[in-house]
Amino acid sequence: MLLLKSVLKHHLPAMTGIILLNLLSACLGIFTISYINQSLVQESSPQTGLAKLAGLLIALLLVTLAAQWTLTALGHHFIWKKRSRMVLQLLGMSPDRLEQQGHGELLSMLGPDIRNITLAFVRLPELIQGIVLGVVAIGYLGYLSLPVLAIVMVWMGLTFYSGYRMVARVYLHLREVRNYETDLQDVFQVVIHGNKELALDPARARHFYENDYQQAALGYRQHIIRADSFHLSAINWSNIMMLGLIGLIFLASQAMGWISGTVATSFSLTVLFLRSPLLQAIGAWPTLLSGELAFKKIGGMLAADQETLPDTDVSLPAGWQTLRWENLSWHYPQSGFSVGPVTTRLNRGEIVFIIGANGSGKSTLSQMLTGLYASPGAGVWLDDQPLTTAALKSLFSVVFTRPYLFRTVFVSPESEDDASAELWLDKLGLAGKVSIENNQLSTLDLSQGQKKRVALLLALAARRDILFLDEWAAEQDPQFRRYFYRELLPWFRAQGKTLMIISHDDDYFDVADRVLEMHQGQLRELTAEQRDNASRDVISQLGR
Ligand SMILES: Nc1ncnc2c1ncn2[C@@H]1O[C@H](COP(=O)(O)OP(=O)(O)OP(=O)(O)O)[C@@H](O)[C@H]1O
Repeated sequence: MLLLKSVLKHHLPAMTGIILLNLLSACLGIFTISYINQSLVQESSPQTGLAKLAGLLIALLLVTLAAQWTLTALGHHFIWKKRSRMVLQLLGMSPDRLEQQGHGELLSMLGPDIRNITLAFVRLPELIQGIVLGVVAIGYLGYLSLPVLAIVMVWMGLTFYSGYRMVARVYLHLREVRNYETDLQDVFQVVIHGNKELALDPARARHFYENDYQQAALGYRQHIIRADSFHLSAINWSNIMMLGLIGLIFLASQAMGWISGTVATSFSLTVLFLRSPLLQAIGAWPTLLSGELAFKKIGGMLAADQETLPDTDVSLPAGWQTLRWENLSWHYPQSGFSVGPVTTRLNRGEIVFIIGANGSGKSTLSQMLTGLYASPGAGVWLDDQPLTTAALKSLFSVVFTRPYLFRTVFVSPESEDDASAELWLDKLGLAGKVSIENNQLSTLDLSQGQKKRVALLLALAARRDILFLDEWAAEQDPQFRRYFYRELLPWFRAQGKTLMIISHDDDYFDVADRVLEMHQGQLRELTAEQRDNASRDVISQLGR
């Protein structure tokens, strides 16, 4: 089992201690049975017998609990480390890989998968206890009678082989359950994010419920029922076979005369003592299989990803003048759309517009320029110094078309930040609507246009040299849009910012120092004449 192997690899001393504790617990258990059956009645007085029995039981209880508690604590420690590593890996994952994995898959991983691994650890003590107890009990039974042990072993072998076949079916169905779990996560996302559209359109809601949801939910139900049925069959089968074994032991004693009645009783007591831990171990098996499946799934998805936080200590020359990209290219295998090769530059203090028709590749280009999409074979230079991807990213603050808003404004607050934030709130027309207390935004319950303004404030608070805004003004009212192009952009430049703006607002192209046009994945810079032509409807003239 991969899960168990990984625990053993990373926590060998702790696991050795736990197995030894389980061994001690098993030996104490078997010794207690032997004592009850053979020595208790021979004690000098009932009080002595009772005291010894109580001592043995207390020792057994303490050792068993210690073994189980230690394993459970180790399990939760393992889960904590695993979850932390996963979050680090996701934080370092490039956006394109994140998109490829799919949201349902990622949510399954962070939710049900981790829960299943946790449950596997909760049940692991039962499995280990069952196995260790089984081994110790076999040793004890062999000491009592080898021929009867042979019968017990054959019988138990038959029992567990058939149980194993049933559990193998459980595994198959659990794999399907895991796939349907991902589909369900996708469906839940639709329920939450498509809530308004579904609320307005009952026919679509019904169609979604009857098709998408039911397909995932029924598939899940079908396979979980089968998995549980095989699991219960395995438990009942093993239970009944154990009772049959006791009959067989007495038969060996009475009919064959292989062992005395006392030894037969010892055998039966041991089998009965074993029965419950063994059944628990079998019961724990599917939970462990689910944990194993989840562990493999996570390992498969995140194996190659780094488990460290990205480096924040990136130094850049303070007075850089030109940023240059060479041969950037990108290809989406899913849609077949390609961008590039793109070679372009950005001079410090410039305002550069990127224009182009819908779907021409502007947003894709923004991810390539800012280092979010890695282009193999490309080069980026800052004043003839080659730049690493981390250094390139550290130059940009980006407001995406659908930005995520964090409540914390400054990541490393400085003394003059309060004054800067007040000024930005005022400039962005947010004063009186949003305030900042203890470096936290007072509210995010805002209109779409206001949310975009908050996103711009957060981008300013990141204190990067270049502001990259993707169709930022699209949700702004005409008055604020005009203010943004005519006053805010020049003000940002006066504050030392370099600006790259994706825009469809052809009324304001004159604000830009340079205009770059995307057309079917290719970038070109417009000449002065083309820019003049583009004054009103550049997209219809040049793009389509
Ligand atoms: N995640 C994706 N997977 C596959 N293909 C994609 C993905 N995102 C975009 N594309 C493809 O890339 C093309 C360009 O998309 P992009 O978002 O870069 O265009 P855009 O110029 O920013 O468009 P718009 O003006 O509408 O925002 C799309 O037409 C689509 O075919």
